[in-house]
Amino acid sequence: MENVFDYEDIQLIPAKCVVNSRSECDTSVTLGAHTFKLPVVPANMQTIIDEKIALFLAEKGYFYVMHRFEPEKRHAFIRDMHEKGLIASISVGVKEEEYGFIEELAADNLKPEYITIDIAHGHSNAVIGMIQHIKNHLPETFVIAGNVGTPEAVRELEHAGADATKVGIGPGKVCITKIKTGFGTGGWQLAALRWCAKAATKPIIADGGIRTHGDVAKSIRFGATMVMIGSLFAGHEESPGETKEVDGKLVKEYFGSASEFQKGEKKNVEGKKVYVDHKGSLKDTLVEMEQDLQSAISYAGGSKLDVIRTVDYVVVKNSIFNGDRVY
Ligand SMILES: NC(=O)C1=CN([C@@H]2O[C@H](COP(=O)(O)OP(=O)(O)OC[C@H]3O[C@@H](n4cnc5c(N)ncnc54)[C@H](OP(=O)(O)O)[C@@H]3O)[C@@H](O)[C@H]2O)C=CC1
Ligand SMILES: Nc1nc2c(ncn2[C@@H]2O[C@H](COP(=O)(O)O)[C@@H](O)[C@H]2O)c(=O)[nH]1
Repeated sequence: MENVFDYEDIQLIPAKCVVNSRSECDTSVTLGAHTFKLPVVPANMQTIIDEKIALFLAEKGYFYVMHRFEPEKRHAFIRDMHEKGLIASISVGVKEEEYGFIEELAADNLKPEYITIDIAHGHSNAVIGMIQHIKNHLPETFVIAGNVGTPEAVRELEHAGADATKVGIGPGKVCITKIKTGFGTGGWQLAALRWCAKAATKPIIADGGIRTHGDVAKSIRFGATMVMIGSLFAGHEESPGETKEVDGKLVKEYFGSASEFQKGEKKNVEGKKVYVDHKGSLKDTLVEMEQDLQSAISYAGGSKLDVIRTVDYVVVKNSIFNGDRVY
């Protein structure tokens, strides 16, 4: 791979504005059979989403993916969402019991609209087997498979039947995969996204490493249909997890799904726990994200999200912050 770069190394180049107000710009995106308000989805992690947040997001027209760390609740969750006329979007792993779970859903005629296969190293026979199993038993369900970081992986998972692939091995804020194993897309996630997107024939979800709202637009430019974000959604009033006061300031926990804290044991740990500043309401962050993306669309010279996909860009190598803090 030549010329790798990451989010902070890139600036998109403005084109002539065609709207009179940013409010005219439409940030909606279609994934599978549904259209959502934003091309952004909170990470399927236990300190980022719970049933209450999932319900809020679904009711307001945002995409969501429920985590898989309380597997016994998934049946009731799907049923509850469907009773409310909302989409059900859940996560699964690849262990033996997950095969049985998919069969039970089919037997009970409980068909989630979206299933995300949530595995660290998604380019594997285990994930290919699970894609095929879901497609056999729940053929109408939209399957998102990941995580991967190469074009070969994208092609293989698409070929196995995945409807979308999730790209990002190790760029996450609470990830230590890159440090503990030496592998991943950490530090060049945006270039890896471009590399994978060139091979993809179906949507890609860019996962991890988003640190500013502008990074959402950059992900779209480099081939993402949707962006999964953990850290920017951590620490809200509504976020699950412990809140505490440190030096008179409120902070909230954010831990990795492969952290010792999540696993309850020190085995194959590839994640850590951090405390992030308390950020106020999730609703306000979503509104700000939408406004920032509307503004990005206007700078791209159009009124729809797709216009961002073709804007010019320059590589500015680590200089866009100019020594400033983000906020
Ligand atoms: N996006 C990312 O960069 C990363 C994300 N994560 C997150 O952490 C969580 C836990 O992930 P994961 O450990 O995959 O899930 P699980 O702990 O559920 O493991 C799933 C299965 O895959 C096997 N497995 C896991 N990693 C490997 C590997 N490198 N090689 C061969 N087999 C493997 C496990 O066996 P065994 O444990 O015996 O090896 C287990 O049977 C997920 O939510 C995932 O998204 C974790 C790391 C990186
Ligand atoms: N290597 C690890 N990656 C993890 C772990 N838990 C979650 N994740 C990934 O991070 C993103 C969120 O990244 P962020 O930069 O937006 O905070 C998430 O969607 C997972 O793909 C982990 O324990 N280890």
